[in-house]
Amino acid sequence: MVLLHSCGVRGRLPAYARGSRPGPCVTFPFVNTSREAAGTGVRSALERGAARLAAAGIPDPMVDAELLLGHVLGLGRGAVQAAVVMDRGLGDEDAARFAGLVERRMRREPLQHVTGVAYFRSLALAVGPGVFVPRPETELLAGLAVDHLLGVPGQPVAVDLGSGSGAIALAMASEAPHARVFAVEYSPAAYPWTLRNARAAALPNLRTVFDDLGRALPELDGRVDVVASNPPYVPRAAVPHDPEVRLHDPEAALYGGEDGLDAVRVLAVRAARLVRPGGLVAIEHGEEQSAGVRAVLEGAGWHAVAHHRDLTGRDRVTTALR
Ligand SMILES: C[S@@+](CC[C@H](N)C(=O)[O-])C[C@H]1O[C@@H](n2cnc3c(N)ncnc32)[C@H](O)[C@@H]1O
Repeated sequence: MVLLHSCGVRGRLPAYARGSRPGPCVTFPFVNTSREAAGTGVRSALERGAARLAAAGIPDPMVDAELLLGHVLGLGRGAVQAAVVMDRGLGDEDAARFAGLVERRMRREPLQHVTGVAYFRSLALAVGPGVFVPRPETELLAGLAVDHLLGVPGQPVAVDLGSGSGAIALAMASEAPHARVFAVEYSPAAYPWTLRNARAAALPNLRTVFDDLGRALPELDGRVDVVASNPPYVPRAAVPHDPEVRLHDPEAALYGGEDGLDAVRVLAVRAARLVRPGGLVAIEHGEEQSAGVRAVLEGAGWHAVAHHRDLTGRDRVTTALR
């Protein structure tokens, strides 16, 4: 194996690939540096992979191809692009592994299931069958919860109801290390992922709880500063179009009854019991549900209801104060 260092042992990366910040010397492992010796190159493998993904209807085929090849090579996407620029070779074993991952993705298995990892804020979370793949829009919800916790002195308490991979809970526990955080999940298929990610993070301020969000943690009633939740909120009849979601995200993570708000109704009441006066509830929902969520929260006695937009300008999170 040849090790290629970005700091110049075997040549220098182009400026755009290095970035403007000085960083540590990064090692790029490539089985072969010669395209001829390997029989194929990174560039041609990517082009072939992206063409197959495009034919299977994958929306951003080159992005997925780069991420899948990066997964095989242990490289980030930028380093894969640098390897294309340098016209690097690809060993037969890596080429075969890449082709296998492309096959899986062609069958519309979610990219994150194929690689086994989902990135969320600063976290790399293990995901797979049985657990909801955390989405970028939920980073907004986690950010609102973290910001609130950072404004609370002492040792605030936060609860993530319906934790799945643990994305929101781990973000709160790692970004607000002075807080005590509880991750609640009741699905027997999802909870092992909550546990696995919590154990891997080894955060002393995080606890996982296997229980229903409608009754979890009664010992914390009136003592919680933030309840954050991305509950199932898809209306029963609104079956998602994308096969990645329809076939691979668990039903318990998606569907929230006829209008999608069944879980919101339960958690608005449960959170009102958990949260101390002045505390916050933050709930993710669909872009057309903000009025419905507001009505549910106000009906449960919450005040100062506010809607928050995602990067595309859609109301996706509603907060309220106790
Ligand atoms: C949309 S997923 C969100 C997962 C994770 N919080 C995230 O944002 O990626 C909803 C989660 O709530 C869980 N859930 C649904 N109903 C629940 C209940 N009654 N009690 C506890 N968890 C529940 C599901 O199993 C699923 O993991």
